[in-house]
Amino acid sequence: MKQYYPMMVDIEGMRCLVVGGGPVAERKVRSLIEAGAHVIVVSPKATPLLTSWTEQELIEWRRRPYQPEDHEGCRLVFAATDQKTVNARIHQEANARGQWVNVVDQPELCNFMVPATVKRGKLHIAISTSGASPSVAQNIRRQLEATVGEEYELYLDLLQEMRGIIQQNVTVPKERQRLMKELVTDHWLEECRMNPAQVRSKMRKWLEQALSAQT
Ligand SMILES: C[C@@]1(CC(=O)O)c2cc3[nH]c(cc4nc(cc5[nH]c(cc(n2)[C@H]1CCC(=O)O)[C@@](C)(CC(=O)O)[C@@H]5CCC(=O)O)C(CC(=O)O)=C4CCC(=O)O)c(CCC(=O)O)c3CC(=O)O
Ligand SMILES: NC(=O)C1=CN([C@@H]2O[C@H](COP(=O)(O)OP(=O)(O)OC[C@H]3O[C@@H](n4cnc5c(N)ncnc54)[C@H](O)[C@@H]3O)[C@@H](O)[C@H]2O)C=CC1
Repeated sequence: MKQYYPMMVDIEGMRCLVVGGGPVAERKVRSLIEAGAHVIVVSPKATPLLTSWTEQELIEWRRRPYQPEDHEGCRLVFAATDQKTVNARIHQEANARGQWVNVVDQPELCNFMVPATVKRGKLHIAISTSGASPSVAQNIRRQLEATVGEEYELYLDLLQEMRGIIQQNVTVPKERQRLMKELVTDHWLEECRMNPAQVRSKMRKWLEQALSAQT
């Protein structure tokens, strides 16, 4: 069995080509926009949302059939038409150019796949079934959405802030790690859920005391 390698990729400002303008292309484009990519859609037709994103200048839409020149300057390529042969040609051209390519109707041609995701601020959970069943990935995404609460956004913002303070003030690595781990408890997560307005000052106070106990 093929083993895929998961990674979080920074695609801000990156030119990404999406060929096709149906619901599947739209789903891929949505997540590309969220990640700040420069999206180029090539398709004679487009969904109302893709059309509206074009009007808002969130994407560039080339309203015509695909041509090989569309690949120029792109790092990521999505072949999302309903034409198997067109998608296979896009795959071939992308491969020849050394681009990363996702082919929506032929998993075996993909050198990357798109996972289902849950996002809570900086927490980003990705779920993949290695192409076996996208519906299972979707179901697990829904289950996680119901159990991983919105409080994670605040929780992670605060942990990042406290981590910075700890890194600045504690030089002994073992001590730094001990303090960071002490902050990662259900207690603080619960505080974020129940007392979002007060939790930051409580956490800072706790940390100040812990830091002063060090010296
Ligand atoms: C290989 C992969 C390539 C890729 O697209 O990257 C791929 C391929 C194919 N999908 C197909 C069908 C469906 N895909 C979805 C939904 C999603 N598909 C996504 C990813 C992936 N789909 C990649 C593998 C991911 C993995 O498993 O790890 C998700 C997770 C992410 C996203 O697209 O953003 C998103 C859910 C997002 C969410 O809700 O959170 C639904 C459900 C629906 O639309 O409601 C259906 C119909 C039901 C079903 O078939 O299960 C078909 C068959 C076409 C046919 O034969 O008719 C193929 C081609 C094939 O398998 O041959
Ligand atoms: N990977 C995934 O998540 C999923 C993949 N699929 C597959 O994805 C394919 C696309 O699905 P939908 O978006 O629902 O199809 P759709 O039929 O709604 O859209 C196809 C789009 O491709 C465009 N197109 C056709 N020929 C083109 C060309 N030569 N150049 C540029 N654009 C061209 C059409 O104008 C249309 O906008 C399906 O055929 C299906 O096999 C389906 C469900 C999920």
